[in-house]
Amino acid sequence: MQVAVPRISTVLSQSSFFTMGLLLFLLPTVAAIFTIYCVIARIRRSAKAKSLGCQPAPLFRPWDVIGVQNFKIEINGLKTNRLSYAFLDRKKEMSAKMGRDCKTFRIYYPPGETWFYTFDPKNLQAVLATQFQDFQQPTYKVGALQALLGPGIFSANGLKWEHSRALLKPQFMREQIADLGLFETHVQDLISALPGVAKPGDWTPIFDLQPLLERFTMDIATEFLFGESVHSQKDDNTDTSALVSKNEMTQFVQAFFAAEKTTAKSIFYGDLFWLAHDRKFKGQCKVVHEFVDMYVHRRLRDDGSDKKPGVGKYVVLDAIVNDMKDPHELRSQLLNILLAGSDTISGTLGFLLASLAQHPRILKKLRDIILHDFGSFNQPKEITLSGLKNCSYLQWCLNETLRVYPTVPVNFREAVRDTTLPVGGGSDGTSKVFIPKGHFVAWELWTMHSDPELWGPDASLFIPERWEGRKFGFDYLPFNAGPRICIGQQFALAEIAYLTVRLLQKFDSVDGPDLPEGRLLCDWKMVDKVAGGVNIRLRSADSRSQ
Ligand code: HEM
Repeated sequence: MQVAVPRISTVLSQSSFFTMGLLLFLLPTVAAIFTIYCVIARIRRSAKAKSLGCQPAPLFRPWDVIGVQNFKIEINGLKTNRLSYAFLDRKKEMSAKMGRDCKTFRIYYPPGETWFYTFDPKNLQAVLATQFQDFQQPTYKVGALQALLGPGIFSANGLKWEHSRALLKPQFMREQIADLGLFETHVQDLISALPGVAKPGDWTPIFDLQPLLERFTMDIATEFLFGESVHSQKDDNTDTSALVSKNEMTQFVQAFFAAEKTTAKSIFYGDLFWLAHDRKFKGQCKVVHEFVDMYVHRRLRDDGSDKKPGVGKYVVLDAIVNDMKDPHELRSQLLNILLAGSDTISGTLGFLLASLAQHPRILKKLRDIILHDFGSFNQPKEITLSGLKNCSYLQWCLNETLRVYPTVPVNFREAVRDTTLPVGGGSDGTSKVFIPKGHFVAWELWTMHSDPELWGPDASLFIPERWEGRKFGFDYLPFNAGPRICIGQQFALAEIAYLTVRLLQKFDSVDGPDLPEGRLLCDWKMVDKVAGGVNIRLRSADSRSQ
C-alpha cells in the first residue's frame, strides 16, 4: 500500500504562506492597537494636565519628530568638545522663538521620546528637593553604573539608596575630613612627579598637569577608603607592609580608569547601555572587583583584632564594616565612593589651575593671600580645615571654578509618577508643566550657570569677586541639592583648597601659553575635564618666598 507523503518543499511553502498571512494580519493589528493605546494615553495625559492647571512647555524644533537631528547635535558637540555650547545654543534658539528668556522646553529624542529640559532654579528646587519623592535616578543609568560599581549610594534608588546614604553620610562629617595630614604625603608625591622641578626662579617645561591630578586624587581616595594608597604617582612602592604589589596596584588603576570611561559611554546609550559592556569591559571590572575584595576580605578577617575605627587615621572601610559584613556590599559601597570622588576632584583642579594660568591678576591676588594666611612652602603656618574655609578669596576661586566649569554638567531624573514642574508652561512660561510617569527631566549646569538673568551680563567670565556676599541657591548646583546632594562636597573642597595652597606656596607663576583665550572647552566623559589637557608651566618661587 502506498502512503501519500507530502513533499517537504510543499509543506514548507504552505507553512511560509501561512506565516506570511499571519504576519500580514498581525502587524497592522499590533500597529493599530499601539496607535489606539498612544492616542488614549495622550488624551488621558492632556485631561490630567488640564485638571492640574498645566500648560505644555514649548517644543524645540517640532519638525524633528523622532529626534534624530537633536541626537546628532549632541554627538557633534561631544566630538568637538562643544557640547555645553550646544545646550546654550538650544536655549538661545528657544528664547528667540518665544520672544522671552525660555528656561524650560521639551526636546524629542530617538526613538521618539520626549524629554523636558529645564534651566530654571524653581523647577530644579522641585525636582531635587520639594518634590524629591516624584523623581528617581533613571533606571537605565542605575543599570549602566551597576556593572562596575554594584548597587550602592550612587547607583541605586529607593530603600537600597536610603540604606547606603544612612551608612555613608556620617563618614563625611567634619571630624572625619579634618585630618589634612592625609593630603600632604600625596602633595609631596605630586610635586616630585612634576617634570624637571626647577630651581627657585626657574620654569618647568610646559606639560599636561591633568593626568598627574588624576593620580593624585586616586592616591588620596584609595588611602581614605581602603586604608592603603595605590601610590599611582610613584614608580615604585616603598611601603613594604602594603597588602598588594605595585604591579597589582597599577593594573587596578588602569582597569578602573578604563572601565569608568566605558561606563560613561554606556550611559549615553540609554536603555541599550549593555551594548557597551563588552568582554574587555567585563575583564576590567573583574580586575577592579578582585582588587577591592582583597582589602574587604582582609578587613573582615581582621575584624575585632588590630584595627578599630577612630584609632589612628580615619579609614572608611574600617568604619562601615561595623554595620555590614557582606563582602559584596562592602565592595559596592567603596567603589561607589571611589567613582564619585576621584575624577570629580581632579577635573575641578584642572579647571582651576588652567583658569589661574589665564588670569594672572587673580593668581597674584590669591597667592598673596595664601602666603599671608598660610605662610611659605618651606615654612608653612598650620593649615587647618577652618583656616581653608575662612580664606574667603580661596573659597570664591573654588566657587567660581565650579560655576563656570561644573564638572558634573548634565544630570537628569525619571518621574516615578505623574507629576508637575512649577513653571515653564504656556506661551509666557508661568504655568505649571505636566510630567507624565516615566518621562525624564534633564538640566545642564554650564548653561544655567551662564544665564545673565541669574548671574549678570558678565556671567560667562571667570570673576571670583562676584561671590562677595552671595549665598548659594538653586541657581548654583555643582554638587546638586536636596536629599541626594553630594556627600563628598566638604571633602572635595578641602582637598582642592589644600593642594591649591601648597602649589601656590611652591610656585609663584602659572603660565598657559597654549591654552585658548576665554572660556575653556570641556571634554565630556563621566565628568568634564579641560579639553586638550591642562598644558601649563610653573615657576618655582624664589627661596625667600618658598
Ligand atoms: C568637585 C568634586 C565633586 C563634585 C563636583 C561632585 C558632584 C556631585 C553631584 C553633582 C552629585 C549628584 C549626582 C546625581 O544626583 O546624579 C554627587 C553625588 C555624590 N557624590 Fe559628589 N562630587 C564631588 C566630589 C565628591 C567626593 C570627593 C565624594 C566622596 C569622596 C563624592 C561622593 C558623592 C556621592 C557618594 C554621591 C551620591 C549621593 C547620593 O546619591 O545620595 N563626591 N556629587
